[in-house]
Amino acid sequence: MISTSASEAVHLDGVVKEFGRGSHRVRAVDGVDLSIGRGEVVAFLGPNGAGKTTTLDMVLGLTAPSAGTARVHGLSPREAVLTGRVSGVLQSGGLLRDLSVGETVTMIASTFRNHARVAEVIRRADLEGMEKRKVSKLSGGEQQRLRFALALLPDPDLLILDEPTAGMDVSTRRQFWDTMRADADNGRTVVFATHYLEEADTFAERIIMIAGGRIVADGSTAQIRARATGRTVTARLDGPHRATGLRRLRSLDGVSAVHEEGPRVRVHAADSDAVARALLGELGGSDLEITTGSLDDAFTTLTSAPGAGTVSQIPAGEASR
Ligand SMILES: Nc1ncnc2c1ncn2[C@@H]1O[C@H](COP(=O)(O)OP(=O)(O)OP(=O)(O)O)[C@@H](O)[C@H]1O
Repeated sequence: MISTSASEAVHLDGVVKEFGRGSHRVRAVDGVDLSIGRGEVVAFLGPNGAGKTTTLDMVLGLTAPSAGTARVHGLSPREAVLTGRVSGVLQSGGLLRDLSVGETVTMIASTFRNHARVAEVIRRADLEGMEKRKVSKLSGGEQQRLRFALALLPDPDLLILDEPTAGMDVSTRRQFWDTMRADADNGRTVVFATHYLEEADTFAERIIMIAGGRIVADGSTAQIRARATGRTVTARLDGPHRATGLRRLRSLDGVSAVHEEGPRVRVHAADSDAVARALLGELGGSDLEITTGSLDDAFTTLTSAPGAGTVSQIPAGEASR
């Protein structure tokens, strides 16, 4: 159990979320314990269906946990939303095509009792000069900046972004993050979900990797990068001692994942020499190959088969800044 502290922006304790009933039941989030400090910029990184959106939805009070508790600045997520402590930029929806940028921001501002100045959020979202442009005429990146402006209206302490750059090209994505970075530099806590390892690496200080509804790694970008940039060793390893061999491989220092692929094994490790020595020596393997995959390949290895690998959480002390 994680203890709640005044410096926490987000606190999740044993959070589980299930959808559906009986044989159709899906466990989207499977026991997440998490603490995010004020001012941290954190990326939730994981493949499709990992549970990122569901977790963020619980932080935004859009859905309630089936078990466990979620707190935002010590409040329930609903209270935190109602008092403007947290707001979100969601991937799509929520904009009226026939309104202009200025009309959209003014209209949403009128729904808050207290809000930041309209001109100020337009400036912060880098939309100055576009106030009269219709939403229908905005590019995907500009629409996301408008959603960002709307999320800034309550001047939240915590900003949640769910795949804010989905569908943007590389330069539009970069432009969006430049805008976001300027805002995060002012001390706002930012938590965002992404599929892109490079995006998490460039923008976040901490990466939380999620797969199968669980946190499979949590650390600074440097720690995750070191873990993700190891090498992959594959070799033929069959015969009666295969199970013992797999256990031995999983016990080696620096091994982050071990997968079986037919008669071969695939091992992701920081020290590929040690794995190669063990495989060819004591374990009697053969036909060995060592590859340095791309960052994205390594990410896939780390998140593709939770339980099959030995990916573990970086201790909380190491993960906190
Ligand atoms: N309302 C729902 N009803 C049933 N199942 C759901 C619901 N919402 C999410 N799920 C399921 O829960 C799992 C986690 O989904 P979630 O959207 O949280 O993942 P994600 O990591 O955000 O994925 P993506 O990157 O594709 O957006 C998936 O298997 C999804 O199909």
